[in-house]
Amino acid sequence: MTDTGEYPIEVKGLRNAFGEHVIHDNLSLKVRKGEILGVVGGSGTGKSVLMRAIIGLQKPSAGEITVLGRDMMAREEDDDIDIRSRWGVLFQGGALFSTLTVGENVEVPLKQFYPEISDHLRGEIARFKVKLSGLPEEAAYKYPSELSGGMRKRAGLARALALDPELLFLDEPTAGLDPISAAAFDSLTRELKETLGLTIFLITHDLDTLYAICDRVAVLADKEVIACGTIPELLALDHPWIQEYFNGPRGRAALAAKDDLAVQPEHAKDASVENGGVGQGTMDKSGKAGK
Ligand SMILES: Nc1ncnc2c1ncn2[C@@H]1O[C@H](COP(=O)(O)OP(=O)(O)OP(=O)(O)O)[C@@H](O)[C@H]1O
Repeated sequence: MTDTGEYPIEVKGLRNAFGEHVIHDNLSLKVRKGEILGVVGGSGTGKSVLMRAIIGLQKPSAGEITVLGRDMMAREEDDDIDIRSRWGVLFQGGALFSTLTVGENVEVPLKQFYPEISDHLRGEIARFKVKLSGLPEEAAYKYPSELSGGMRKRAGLARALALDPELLFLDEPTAGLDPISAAAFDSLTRELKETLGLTIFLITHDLDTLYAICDRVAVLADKEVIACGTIPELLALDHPWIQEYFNGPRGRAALAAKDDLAVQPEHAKDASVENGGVGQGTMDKSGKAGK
């Protein structure tokens, strides 16, 4: 297995455009090993496009993307198979096959990447992943339409974990969940990160999620990552969008809720100390992330 160093995901000078519509221009970002990196930004700032570019579903027009030590811009077909088995993705909406049971959904990547595994063992692994995602084992035999929204998210997570990935990509995992289910999903995410040693790239609009489980947060605006750091580090910047986002009524409520629960991600503390209060690279007062 390739040594992925300190940063399993590195993006430099990225440009993504659809025709004349430029989504990212000179965007850079580094994701640290073992962290949950929250990715925020207004609607349409290109969070999902960034995730798709990192996992090779969107071809950038310029820049460098290195994932687990592999140059994603110059990869060969054969590399694809190996690298894609080392991450799991929970797409917005779950993206489960509606005609397959939950267990069969989890078996899809197993069949694709490990066709030699027997049917029996594949079924066992799928049921284990279903349970790991906090669902009862019986859920493996149900169709997505028979599950609640929260259970469907967990089923999508089970599929994302099918291949024991090192990286997990979560695109708005708590969107559409009631606050209790969302908090339970957050706890599960953090627990999985800690027990499985995952590095997690988490796109979210959910301020509670950011406060409760993210070690650092990357802010997308103006076609790039304008800042990346712990929430206290971001709050020290005077960028208007960041101030409005974290210091607006919802941000303050999320902070109060977090203080009530006294939840503090271990990495947030470590990261602050380790970096002398600065997240990734350096940031000037305007919030610009160092490249
Ligand atoms: N396949 C595509 N073809 C053309 N434009 C696209 C395509 N995919 C995304 N876009 C455009 O790229 C921009 C960024 O989309 P993206 O889905 O990444 O935003 P986002 O930040 O994830 O938004 P949201 O928070 O609303 O989910 C949008 O303007 C979108 O219309």
